[in-house]
Amino acid sequence: MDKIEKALFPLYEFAVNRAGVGIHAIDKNGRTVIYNHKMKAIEGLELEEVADRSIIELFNFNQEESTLLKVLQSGIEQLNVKQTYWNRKGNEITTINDTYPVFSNGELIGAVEIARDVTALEKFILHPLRKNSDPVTFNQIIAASEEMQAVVSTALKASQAKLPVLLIGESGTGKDLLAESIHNEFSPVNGPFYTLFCHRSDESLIDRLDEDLTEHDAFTLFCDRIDLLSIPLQQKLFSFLKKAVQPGNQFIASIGDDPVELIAKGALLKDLYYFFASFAIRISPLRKRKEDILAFITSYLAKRRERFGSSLEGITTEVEELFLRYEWPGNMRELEFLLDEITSLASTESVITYDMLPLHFRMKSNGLNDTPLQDTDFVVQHQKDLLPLDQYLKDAEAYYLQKAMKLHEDNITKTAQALGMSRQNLQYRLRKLKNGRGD
Ligand SMILES: Nc1ncnc2c1ncn2[C@@H]1O[C@H](COP(=O)(O)OP(=O)(O)OP(=O)(O)O)[C@@H](O)[C@H]1O
Repeated sequence: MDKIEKALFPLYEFAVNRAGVGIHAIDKNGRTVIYNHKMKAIEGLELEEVADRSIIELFNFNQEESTLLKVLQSGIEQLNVKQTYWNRKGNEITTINDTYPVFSNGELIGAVEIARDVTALEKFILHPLRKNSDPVTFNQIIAASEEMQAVVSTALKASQAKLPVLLIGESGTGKDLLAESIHNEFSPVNGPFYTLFCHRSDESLIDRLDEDLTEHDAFTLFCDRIDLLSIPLQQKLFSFLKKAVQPGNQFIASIGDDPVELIAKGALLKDLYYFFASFAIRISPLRKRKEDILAFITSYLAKRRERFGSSLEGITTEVEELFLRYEWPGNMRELEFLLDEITSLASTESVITYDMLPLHFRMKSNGLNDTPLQDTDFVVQHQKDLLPLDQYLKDAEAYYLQKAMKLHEDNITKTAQALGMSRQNLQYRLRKLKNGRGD
């Protein structure tokens, strides 16, 4: 880099990090080289998790679904591509991306993606609860597990007491569903049900609450994910709520994490927490109440048969075992999306077999039933099916790291040194291995 370019670098860096759109650039090997602050906010990742890591590892999608990799392979730009996926923290993200190949002296040197976050807008327009126009009630909630039965029973009490409710649970665990069921359980039925999608809400949206809600005698306001509002906006919301408390008005909020932790790390205003916490209802992640997985599938397939005449009645034991082992970072929403995908492609089948699972899910769940890898697993033979390259590379990485750790008697510092990587990078990769070798 010559002198002038070096002097400009801090300016470029500043501009990239202050940009209101997410920017992600990869080099020709798929390694992340630019990942700005906005992208980090959109995808919920830390910088150390991204550095020196290939894009396939970072997200739960495969090459076919990653526009960056597609553009890198084709050298052709792709504009206005919508992507919905779950990031490593289990958050569902929808972005609209413009992705460009970058050439230097006629040679392809990488690709850059500019992402606009439309998660909030997407939810607003395509809110899953509005999929069918029937009012949502407790009958629609699958509660085969004891945990979920306790949740429903507390929610019923909350609807009778008509006190503010705080729903605590990861994304996709059914908080919206519960909020609307509580509202529809009120007797006499409350006025309108409003949802404030706090996911990157702005000031004007909270101002609009004043205009839109105060004209009703009674209403239910559901503040979806208040922990995603900035603290100044939480204060603004709290001021509005204090004014709006009147007999007949019902307030429900949701958060995605433990309130004590959220308050401690400055993500949740204590006042707002106390306002809603008369009834605090914790919904466990799906991986901790696995009975609900099969119950949901049975109910989903029954509805599908009734509404669309589908012939699917169940899943094979192999798929059942896989589903019960999988962690479901996107919880029930992820399971529902997966079933939507499978059933929309099914024709006359009566059971869902492993082959009917979409490739991205098979790749994600790959490795859940593996025994430790052997060196012979990496030998290419005529009679053996070839693995997709990135799966092979992942397996090879797992094997290599395990061997390297053993060689250095599990000493992280020495192993990292020997492998020419930082301790953090090695720790991250080992953690990933421990959580399932998949992706
Ligand atoms: N116990 C359940 N029974 C039936 N359907 C469920 C259940 N839990 C979740 N769902 C379905 O899963 C999808 C996601 O649920 P919902 O939107 O209520 O999750 P959420 O916790 O509010 O997510 P977020 O925090 O991302 O807003 C919805 O389509 C919902 O109907």
